[in-house]
Amino acid sequence: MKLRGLYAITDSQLLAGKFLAYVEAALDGGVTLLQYRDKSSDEARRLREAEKLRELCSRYKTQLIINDDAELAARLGVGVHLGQTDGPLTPARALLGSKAIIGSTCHSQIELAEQAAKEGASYVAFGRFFNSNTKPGAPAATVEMLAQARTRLQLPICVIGGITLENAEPLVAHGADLLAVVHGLFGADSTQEVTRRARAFNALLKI
Ligand SMILES: Cc1ncc(COP(=O)(O)OP(=O)(O)O)c(N)n1
Ligand SMILES: Cc1nc(C(=O)O)sc1CCOP(=O)(O)O
Ligand SMILES: [Mg+2]
Repeated sequence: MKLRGLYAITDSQLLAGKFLAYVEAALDGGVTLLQYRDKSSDEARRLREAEKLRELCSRYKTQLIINDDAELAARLGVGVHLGQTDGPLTPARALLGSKAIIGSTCHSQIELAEQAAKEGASYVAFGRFFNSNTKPGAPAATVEMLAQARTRLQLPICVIGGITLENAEPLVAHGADLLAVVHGLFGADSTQEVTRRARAFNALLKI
């Protein structure tokens, strides 16, 4: 089955004090992939939180992805997202097995995506498309590059960086399959609003 839909990404600061409630609200609205992204070095907390997310994801039939850490993903039996400095894809694929979802950050470089495809990535991620509160310094990408990537790549294409309900539509029109969102989903005042946003992102993708 082709990966398509909302790709919700957690942020430990933004979700402090409401982590599981907001994640569950998003899952309730419909999430294709949920990424656990915690940039701290507190391994015990990361394991604990990732285990809770795995339980929640299994209830909602959503696939869990761990950011950066292939060993933690292997321990939990879930997928991983690797950036260009997070370790090579080929050993991660060997570690996680042929069925695991493995994503690769390709910034705005189609050549990196073609290489990732050869090395066994399940999807490739391009960004950032807009100003991002979560990662302001990420290199920029354009919709023209996205359209070109769509003609050259068979793999599902994920887009990321400052995506909101107001600006996502051109990305879908230019070939995005997965909308990866932190603030535009979780930067909401209530769980009800998170659920509403999740449904609305999926509607943009006709899911
Ligand atoms: C879906 C998705 N796309 C891109 C990234 C960014 O990965 P990376 O460049 O490794 O940066 P960090 O997220 O690790 O700071 C991502 N996490 N997810
Ligand atoms: C984690 C991450 N990676 C990016 C990239 O461009 O590679 S942008 C980004 C942050 C995404 O959060 P928000 O939806 O709040 O902008
Ligand atoms: Mg990374």
